[in-house]
Amino acid sequence: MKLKFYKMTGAGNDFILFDNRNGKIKDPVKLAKWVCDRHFGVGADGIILIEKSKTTDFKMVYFNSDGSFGGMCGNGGRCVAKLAYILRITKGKITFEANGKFYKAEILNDENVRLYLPMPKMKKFNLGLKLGKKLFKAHFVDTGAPHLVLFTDENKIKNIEKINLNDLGRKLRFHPYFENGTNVNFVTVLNKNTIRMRTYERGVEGETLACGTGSVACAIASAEIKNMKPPIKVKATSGEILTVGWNEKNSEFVYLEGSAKVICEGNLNYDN
Ligand SMILES: N[C@H](CCC[C@H](N)C(=O)O)C(=O)O
Repeated sequence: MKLKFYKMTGAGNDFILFDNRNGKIKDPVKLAKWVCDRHFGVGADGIILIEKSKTTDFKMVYFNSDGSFGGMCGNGGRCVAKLAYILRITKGKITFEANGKFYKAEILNDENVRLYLPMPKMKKFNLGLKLGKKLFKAHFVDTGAPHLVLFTDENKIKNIEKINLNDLGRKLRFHPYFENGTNVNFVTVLNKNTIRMRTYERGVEGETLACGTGSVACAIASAEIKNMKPPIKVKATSGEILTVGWNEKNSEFVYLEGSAKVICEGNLNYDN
């Protein structure tokens, strides 16, 4: 059968999206593994299905490129909000659910979307994680996806650009402290409201060009550990800036603002 898809990018984190309100896609794990392959498929970091919801405009269902269930994805959340708007599933103010949690989004202009995520409750600062003989200082924030945050200066790393993420990132991603593994982010503070961040993503098993839930985790850790004040600008590997902000007095939600664009659309030759 022909299956309509939309290829989108959120600050360089790319996704294939499907409107699955009719339930046509029966095996999303198999579909993700195939369609995300950059040589035998379309190529992306993950897939996102728009499904029906009883309580919000729609439900977002997200799978990583290796077929694992991703829970929440911040860049993908902005993309799915924009697509729902383009397909007229919603108007400019959007509500959706993902993995049992409630999200809001706003289309700001042709380029940018603002996503509101519930303020993370699960936070653990100043962890000591051992890898062989080395002890790493790290912080953990669950922003709908699990994220480990390591500041380069706290770990005597001189140049964030030179970290071998596929080695060090991967080792921390599989650290036994985390039952279900974790995404791993390295952060350098550039100035009083900007950080540079690099992410090793679980489920993609490599560095991605940007990570939304990771940016939120890094901004929250930067406020706690480095006394930074929101809004905090996060410079991603793609070169794009994601902005993370919250109200320090009434922080029910934290927002993530950045680009979300449709690259192309087409039809897959697909059998379930
Ligand atoms: N790229 C995503 C993060 C996905 C997290 C996922 N890799 C997992 O935890 O399995 C984002 O923009 O928030």
